[in-house]
Amino acid sequence: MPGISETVIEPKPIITIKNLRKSYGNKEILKGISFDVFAGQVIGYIGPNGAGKSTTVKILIGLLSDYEGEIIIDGMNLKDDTVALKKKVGYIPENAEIYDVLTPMEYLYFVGRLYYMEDAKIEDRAKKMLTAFGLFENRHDRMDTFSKGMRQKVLIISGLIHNPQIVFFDEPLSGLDANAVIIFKEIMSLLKKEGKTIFYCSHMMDVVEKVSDRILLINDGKIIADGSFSQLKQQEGDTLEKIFAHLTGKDNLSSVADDFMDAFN
Ligand SMILES: Nc1ncnc2c1ncn2[C@@H]1O[C@H](COP(=O)(O)OP(=O)(O)OP(=O)(O)O)[C@@H](O)[C@H]1O
Repeated sequence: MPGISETVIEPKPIITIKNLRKSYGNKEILKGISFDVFAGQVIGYIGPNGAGKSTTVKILIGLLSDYEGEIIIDGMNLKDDTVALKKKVGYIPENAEIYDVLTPMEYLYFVGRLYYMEDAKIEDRAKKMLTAFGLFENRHDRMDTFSKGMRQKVLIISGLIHNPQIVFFDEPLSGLDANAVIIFKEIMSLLKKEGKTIFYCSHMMDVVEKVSDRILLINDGKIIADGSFSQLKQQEGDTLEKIFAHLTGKDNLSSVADDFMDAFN
C-alpha cells in the first residue's frame, strides 16, 4: 500500500565470531576468523586435517579460553562464561575421555546433574535415548566393556540430554555402524526441525552435503568458502569432495596416491 513502509526485521545471529585468533606456542592456528551463525542453521564446518576445526569448536564451547577476538553466543560474551550459556550448548566430540568404569545410566546421571537437570528427567530421557540407539539392555553395564561405537552413542546422548539450543558435533560419526549413521542423520534433521542451531565438523562430505544449510570451509586457519552447497557447486564443482579438493589446492590427489605407492618400488 502506498505510503506505508514495511519494517524489515534483520535476523539476529545466535553466534557472532569477530576476528578470532588462536595460537599454540608460536604457531598461529586460527588467523582471524569472522562469521555469524543464525538461529536454526545447520553449519557444516569442513577443512583439511589440522586446519583448525576442533580448535574453533573447543573455543566456542568454552574449553579453550586463551584466544583473541570476540565471541558472542545468544547475546552473551563467551569470556563471561556463564552457567546460562553452558546450558544452551551441547558438545559431541569425536573421542572423549568417557568415565568408562561407569555404566551409561551412571554417566548420564553425572552429566545431567552437571546441567542441574532433575533426576526424573534424566532417567526418562536417558532411557528413551538409549533405547533409540539399541543400548537399553546395556544401560547398567560398565562402559569399559563397550565397543567404540557403543561408547560414541553414549557420548552423543550425553551431549544432547539437557536439550541444548546450540549443538556442536565434532566428527560425531566416528565408529558408528551404518544403521547408527542413518539414525544420527535422522536425529540431525529432527533437531533442525525443532529449531536447534547445529555446528557440524566432519570429513564425511556426503553427510555434510546432505545435512548442512551452509558450509564453511577452513583452510590454514582462515575461512576460504562460505555458502550453501548449491552456491558452492555453482562456483566450484559438482560434488563437495571435488569442491573441497579444489579449494584446498589438492586437485591432484590420484598422483599423491601414486607417489605413496612408489615407496614400494
Ligand atoms: N593442544 C595442542 N597443542 C599444540 N598444538 C595443537 C594442540 N591442539 C591442536 N594443535 C594443533 O593445531 C592445529 C589444528 O588442530 P585442530 O585439531 O583444530 O585441527 P582439525 O581441523 O580439527 O583437524 P582434524 O581434521 O585432523 O581433526 C594442528 O596443527 C594441531 O597440531
